[in-house]
Amino acid sequence: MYDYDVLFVGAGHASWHAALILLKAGKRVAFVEEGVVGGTCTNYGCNAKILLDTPFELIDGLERYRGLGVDDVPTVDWARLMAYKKQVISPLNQVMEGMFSKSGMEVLHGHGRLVDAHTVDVDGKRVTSDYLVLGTGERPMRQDIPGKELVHDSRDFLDVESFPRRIAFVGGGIISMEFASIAAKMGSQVKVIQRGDRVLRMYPERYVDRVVAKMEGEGVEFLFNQSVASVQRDGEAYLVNLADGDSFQTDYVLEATGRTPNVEGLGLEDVGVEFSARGIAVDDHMRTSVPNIYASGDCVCKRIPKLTPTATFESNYIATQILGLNPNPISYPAIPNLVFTLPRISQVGVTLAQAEAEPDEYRIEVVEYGKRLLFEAKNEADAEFSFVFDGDGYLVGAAFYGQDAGVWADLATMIINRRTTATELGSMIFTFPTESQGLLSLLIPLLPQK
Ligand SMILES: Cc1cc2nc3c(=O)[nH]c(=O)nc-3n(C[C@H](O)[C@H](O)[C@H](O)COP(=O)(O)OP(=O)(O)OC[C@H]3O[C@@H](n4cnc5c(N)ncnc54)[C@H](O)[C@@H]3O)c2cc1C
Ligand SMILES: NC(=O)c1ccc[n+]([C@@H]2O[C@H](COP(=O)([O-])OP(=O)(O)OC[C@H]3O[C@@H](n4cnc5c(N)ncnc54)[C@H](O)[C@@H]3O)[C@@H](O)[C@H]2O)c1
Repeated sequence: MYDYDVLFVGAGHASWHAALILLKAGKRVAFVEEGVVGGTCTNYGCNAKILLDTPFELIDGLERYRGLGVDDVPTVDWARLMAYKKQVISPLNQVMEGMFSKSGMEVLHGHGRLVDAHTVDVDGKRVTSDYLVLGTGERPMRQDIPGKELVHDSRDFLDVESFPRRIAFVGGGIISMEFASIAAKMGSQVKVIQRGDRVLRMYPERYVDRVVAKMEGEGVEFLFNQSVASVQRDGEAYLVNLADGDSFQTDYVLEATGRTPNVEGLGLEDVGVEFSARGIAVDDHMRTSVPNIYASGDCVCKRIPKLTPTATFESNYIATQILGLNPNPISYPAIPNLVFTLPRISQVGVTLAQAEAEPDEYRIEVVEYGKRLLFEAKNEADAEFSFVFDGDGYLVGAAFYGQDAGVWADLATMIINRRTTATELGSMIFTFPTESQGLLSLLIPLLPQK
């Protein structure tokens, strides 16, 4: 008899959604967690980020009314905002752990290492389980350069007490662009050092270019085709030495050059679980090469975006597998992506790049929402929708630029997944004038009139 029916290594979104379903189904469930319950998103990612971002989003919105009845746009007292962030976010993991224990799920604190297909070593104590689920997540990649110990990561930034007067972001991906948007609004002198010739490569170029131009207007300097050779102390500040020989002084260096799966020190090789530097290999049922061991979330080697909603989707699916409820392979619906720059960019389904490359398959319609409905678009004149339709006229992809791009992407996701027609949408009544209604009113005439 095993100690548990299902043991999760890691207690992030990849794990706890499945754990709750399995617990309800009467399974004996436990987590091994070396950090804190809730993982990256809850403690050092999405939640802290959105709490800190929101005042800047509101300020960005107010700035569009400057001189139009709004003269004094407020500024943010970062130290007090950070104190509020700590007050709200810091207790979350204890609250979650309390809920887990109360409902009968044990949290074993320590590093988990597989000993065999049914046994996990937790800091010297062995526990056994019928099934194992690996949800160990990712960690920031770090360049091995002189002065690397002076460089911070996203977790440090989300705790920074006193906002740096000058800040350098190494890498022009999602994390840097979100944090650089905040830093620009704080009035910091911001530099973004990007190895290639574009930031946010996964997002539509037409919208990324707009965000970059807006940020440049706010004083952000983008150093393209550049990388950092070393970082050194320079009195109270730091000197960033670039690969081309140039250098500049700054007060804070944040590296966000990608994230790498936590696959080392897990005993995978001892147990025969296949993995690579890109993550743990799974089949189309989320099963690893050892049949009773599943993997979920960011630690998995996968092509789909590594996000909280995808980790949650996989976790829920794994619960159905362990309970024997679903014989079908995992099938992902259209996945929306949202980058919290100011303004936001989102996309879902077939990308604009894909649609442009296959003009016989897809039709793109660009709708200048801000220009057409400025009163409704919160005075955001360049807010825009790009829709992708298939040969039958159904919506199969969309990209959005504007403050409300998250709401728009979610609506488009439902319309894409359900292959909704104009008649179906026309049979419903929506609120007016709202973030969602603007999208619906402009999209409905473009959908199949069936
Ligand atoms: C700054 C930042 C902002 C983000 N913002 C967003 C966003 O806005 N929207 C979005 O969808 N996604 C966002 N993400 C991504 C999101 O956080 C991840 O996709 C999500 O947390 C993945 O969940 P997970 O459970 O797979 O991994 P994690 O949440 O990382 O959980 C893994 C857990 O496993 C534990 N662990 C690892 N190895 C072991 C071991 N050997 N033994 C025991 N425990 C172990 C870790 O301590 C951790 O608690 C953000 C990420 C970052 C860093
Ligand atoms: N809104 C969201 O959904 C959200 C927000 C934050 C984080 N995340 C998660 O975090 C991950 C993003 O992390 P990230 O921003 O670190 O990675 P990323 O992959 O988005 O971006 C890394 C960037 O760094 C550049 N780069 C790589 N090496 C470099 C070097 N040596 N010098 C200069 N530039 C270099 C790359 O070209 C790329 O542009 C996402 O995959 C997602 O899982 C999601």
